[in-house]
Amino acid sequence: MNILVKNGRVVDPDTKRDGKFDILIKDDLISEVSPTIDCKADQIIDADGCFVMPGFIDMHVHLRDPGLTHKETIESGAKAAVRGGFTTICAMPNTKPVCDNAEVVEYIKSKADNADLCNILPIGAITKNQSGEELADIKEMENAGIIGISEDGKSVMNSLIYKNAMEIALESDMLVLAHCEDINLVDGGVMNDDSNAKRLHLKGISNEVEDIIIARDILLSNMTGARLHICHVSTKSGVEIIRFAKQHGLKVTAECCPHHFSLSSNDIKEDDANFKMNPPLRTLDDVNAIIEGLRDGSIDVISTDHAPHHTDEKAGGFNSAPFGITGLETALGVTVTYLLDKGLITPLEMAQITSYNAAKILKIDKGSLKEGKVADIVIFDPDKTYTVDSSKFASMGKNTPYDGKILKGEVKYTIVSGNIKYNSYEE
Ligand SMILES: NC(=O)N[C@@H](CC(=O)O)C(=O)O
Ligand SMILES: [Zn+2]
Ligand SMILES: [Zn+2]
Repeated sequence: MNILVKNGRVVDPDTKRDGKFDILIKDDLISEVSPTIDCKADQIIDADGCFVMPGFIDMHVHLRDPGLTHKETIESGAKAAVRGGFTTICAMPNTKPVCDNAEVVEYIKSKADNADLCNILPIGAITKNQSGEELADIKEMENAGIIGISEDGKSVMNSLIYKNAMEIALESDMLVLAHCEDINLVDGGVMNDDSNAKRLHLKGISNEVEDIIIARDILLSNMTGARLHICHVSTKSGVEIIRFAKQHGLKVTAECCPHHFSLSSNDIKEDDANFKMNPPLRTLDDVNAIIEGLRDGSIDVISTDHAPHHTDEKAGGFNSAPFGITGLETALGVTVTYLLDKGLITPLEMAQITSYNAAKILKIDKGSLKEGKVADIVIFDPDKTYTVDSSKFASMGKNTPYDGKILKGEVKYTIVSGNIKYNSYEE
């Protein structure tokens, strides 16, 4: 099967290409990239007016399968991923049972194979059942194919247990992905601790809840030598700590989520749990610091922290609803609208923070449009404006703060290993 992608603006950080090129895909590989290619192909895609970038890589997705399939399944999550332009996603381990052993890793891999939509890379839990008490069998999960370890959903509060986990991770240079939250200091908070929390009569979560653990985890990574990736950074001081650590050459990388650079707690007009996530929407000061962090490389990647929940679970408002929002199908629109369209990042920088950098951190041979590489490609129209309608999401999770909002930037095609897995014209 050959696909010829013509007339698109190819943006590829690996070759530093940014311009009009045609791309010929032969079977699963990129076979040629040239200003003009005229040859026979099984399918020709006219990408005029569109960007052609390495398929997006999401380092942080909650697929809810096994066990929580009323929220999302591996198949529905994978459909949402390709609809959002993602060709590779990492699956967080807070499922039921928790992904803390080889059997669950195998289950996720086989479900991913059956879905046959995008690459799904499982992440293993750090402690058994995420209880924070006893280390999971990290080696066993590594042999089964995990890409990293994380206790996402909560922190490993016991520093000794975390240190031991990092020492095991170091043996194979495995990535440790850190959800940074001092579980005791949260003290029942449900949104950012500021004047908006007072207005809504809701209990606040301070920046320190996050910052204390960011600092501790960086210190533990420095102590052990393990590679640390800070998840969903949301605070100004968090960015500053990470920047400081990087300036000192520490092995730390970081991600931020689209909602943390596009929304602040000012956007929470009423007690609507579609605005409830962890970490919470912070102040405008924090939002600007996140954008600055992305621009200066303190933050390496955008990840969605796609956290689908059932509509009924979100209905009760901030005090009773679970934390988390869906993100796979709005990430591109939010990134184009709030960063690219405003000129805050260039197209090449966008491809870096949505794909190329994640591939480097995960040590996978992706995130590139170089000849000979696997054809994982997203084609999107940066000028297409539309109103977000969560009822149309492929994800089972309709819990988004962007419903009814106007966004710019729409995925047209998602190609995974040379196969078209999403085509907007066939919706
Ligand atoms: N982000 C969230 O608000 N929720 C996540 C857990 C997490 O990423 O911390 C979830 O699994 O629902
Ligand atoms: Zn988390
Ligand atoms: Zn998460």
